[in-house]
Amino acid sequence: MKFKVSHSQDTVKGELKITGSKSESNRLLIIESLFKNLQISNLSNSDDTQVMKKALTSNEVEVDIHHAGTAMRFLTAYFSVQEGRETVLTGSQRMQERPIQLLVEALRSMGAEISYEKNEGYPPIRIKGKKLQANSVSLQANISSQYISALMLIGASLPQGLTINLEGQVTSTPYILMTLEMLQRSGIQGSFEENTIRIEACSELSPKTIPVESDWSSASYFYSIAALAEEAEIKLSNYREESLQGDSCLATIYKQFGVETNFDENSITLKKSKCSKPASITEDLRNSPDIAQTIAVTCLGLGTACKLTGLHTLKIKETDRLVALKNEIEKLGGEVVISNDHLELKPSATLNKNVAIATYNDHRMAMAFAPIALKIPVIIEDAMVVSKSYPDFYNDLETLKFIVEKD
Ligand SMILES: O=C(O)C1=C[C@@H](OP(=O)(O)O)[C@@H](O)[C@H](O)C1
Ligand SMILES: C=C(OP(=O)(O)O)C(=O)O
Repeated sequence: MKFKVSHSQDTVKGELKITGSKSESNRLLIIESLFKNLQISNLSNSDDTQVMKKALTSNEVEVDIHHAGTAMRFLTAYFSVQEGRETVLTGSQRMQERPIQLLVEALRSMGAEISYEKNEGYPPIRIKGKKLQANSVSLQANISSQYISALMLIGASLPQGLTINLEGQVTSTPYILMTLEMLQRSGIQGSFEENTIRIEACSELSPKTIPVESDWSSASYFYSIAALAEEAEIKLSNYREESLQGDSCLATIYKQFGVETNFDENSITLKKSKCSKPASITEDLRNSPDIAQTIAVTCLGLGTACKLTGLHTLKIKETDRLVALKNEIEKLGGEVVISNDHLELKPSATLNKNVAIATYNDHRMAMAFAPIALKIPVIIEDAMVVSKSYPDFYNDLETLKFIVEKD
């Protein structure tokens, strides 16, 4: 389904409650399933969290996690320690192109029994759950932090805990720290020093309720809206200044676009009151890859040049995000150069009209391009792709007086 998105006012005002972080939710669901006694509040209503919940309660051999990277990686480790259970873990066509080999190799070195159903190194995989006796593992840390989080999440269920030695330059580090903090808040001891992660064994947790903070990657689209509007005041809950989510760096990054973030007890207010359009910005997004598309489109809409680096993980996400960004920015008239790990956008004076943005089965392509509607009406193809992380996205746009029409 295509949506035409437009907006006819200069000022954007409103209040929204964005759903819980899918990253925090999916970690807590695994911890709850392994150790019990956790209540989770403000759980994400995203597809990725729905498929995780379903997988953890399913008794079927085949478990299909669709497009959810965290579910694929975390469940590979989880099912490896489910003694006596055999599972075939599969996903969407794209998931079958997203590599899993480093995690499978790491788990096999710990004694896990995993085989490939189709292509070596990629889902679907068949897992014969066993009691794993290993207490240490090494793996390459520069491809996806999700492999590392997956091992951390099962670490405490092993009889001697788990020491994880990280090799090479670590990528998406805040997600590893988030996993550690979620484990600690649940009552599991652990540490991350230099390149070594240690997770202590644990057999039982005492009962507690853990709240999920709302999703900062989803908040990025409202930072972009605030930056592209002439004036804006947008209140978002539930957010905290001391966030576990690396994408909370948005508050600092968007200052360059004149967007100030006021932190209240349980919410943030994004305010833009004066025209602020930097000539150019440069950002290293190694620690926050999911906001690359948002920032690139903000810059395109403002005519700001940008250089984004640290983007080496983007090609193995929901789509090759660097290629997808280049294609769609060029449709709007932008000039962009990409390499394996960076993107450079030239400042552009005008935007092309009547453009339909292709979304490549990637929620973030739809949500990153929608805010450009403040400058020019835009058509978003396969618009409901947003449900992967943020099913209420278009309703929330409407609350902010965007006009969303089925095309
Ligand atoms: O652990 C997580 O919850 C995530 C880690 C990141 O992936 P990589 O570690 O593969 O960069 C991020 O892109 C993804 O959206 C969520
Ligand atoms: C990369 C993402 O998700 P995942 O890897 O969990 O599919 C994302 O949400 O941008």
